[in-house]
Amino acid sequence: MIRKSRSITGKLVGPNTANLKRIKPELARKIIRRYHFMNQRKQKICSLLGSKDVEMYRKHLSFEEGWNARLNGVDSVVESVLRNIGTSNERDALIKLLGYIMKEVEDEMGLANYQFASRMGQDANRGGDSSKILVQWIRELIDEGKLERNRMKALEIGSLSKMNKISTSGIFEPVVRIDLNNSNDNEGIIRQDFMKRPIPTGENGKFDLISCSLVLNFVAQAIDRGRMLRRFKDFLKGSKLIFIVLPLPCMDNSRYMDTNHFKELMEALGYDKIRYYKAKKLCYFLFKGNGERERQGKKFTKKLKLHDGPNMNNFTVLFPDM
Ligand SMILES: C[S@@+](CC[C@H](N)C(=O)[O-])C[C@H]1O[C@@H](n2cnc3c(N)ncnc32)[C@H](O)[C@@H]1O
Repeated sequence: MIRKSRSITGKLVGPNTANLKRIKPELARKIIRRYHFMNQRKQKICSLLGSKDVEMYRKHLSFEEGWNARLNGVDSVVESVLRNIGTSNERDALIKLLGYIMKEVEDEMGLANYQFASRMGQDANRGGDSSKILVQWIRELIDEGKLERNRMKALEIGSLSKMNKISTSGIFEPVVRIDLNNSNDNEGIIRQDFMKRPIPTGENGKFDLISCSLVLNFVAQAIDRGRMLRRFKDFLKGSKLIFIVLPLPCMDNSRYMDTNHFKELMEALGYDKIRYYKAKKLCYFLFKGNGERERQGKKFTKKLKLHDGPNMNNFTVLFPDM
């Protein structure tokens, strides 16, 4: 059965709109922004409520109330409260907001729209998929004799397409593609949370490269980003390469992060930065294992103000206290 649905903006998008080949960039950006906004609000509410575990609020009447409100469409009153959440909100009101948010982010079509919009962002007409930079770098490193010409095994976290360069260049074989959600029914992408992927017991289950393009910024909490980065070591072998792509403002407009701090943080985990490229909207990193053991100073367990300014963001990565 063909399912049709309308996005939050009322436009028809998603996997079952086969004849709809593209959506306008502004709409794609709007869908992506909305999805991230709702996830940020969710995290904020959870931290105000004192638990990250949404499940414990699900049976609450207020949760149901919020859920039902969203079921009936976008509610302008709830939306305005959502934009101004603070400590003054009562517990029941927060739980209601949580229900409202969860209805939207867990909605299959909402998710499909988000992933569809993210894929549109990868469209070749708008700069192409980020892994073409990775492939170019790997070719250079092989030509410079800094990497062996052997086929490398890759893990792509947050994969939205099996047609991206990482999968088609022939450099990486096999490419294991995973994503939290595979609501677009893409073949060849395993629905899996990297944080729950079993740690390989032998070298066979490990990878020469992990690709993490626009994923770290998707992870809502700084400490969970740190956990994700720290987990990479259990999955890497050989040259231990990590390809990371982030929106540029994470590096050049954050109070708590910049390229130098990120480089130091990755060094503390045992990786050297071997390539960096700053594009108009994104920045690209390639790190390589330096053979050193992880060494964590206090420096990365607490937020450190590196810059300040009125329109700066608070993106950062923190390691759990050891
Ligand atoms: C903005 S999309 C980026 C997609 C693509 N890699 C790109 O560069 O355009 C972020 C994706 O990361 C996925 N993701 C976030 N955390 C993840 C995790 N822990 N495990 C697997 N996938 C994850 C999300 O489901 C989402 O599809």
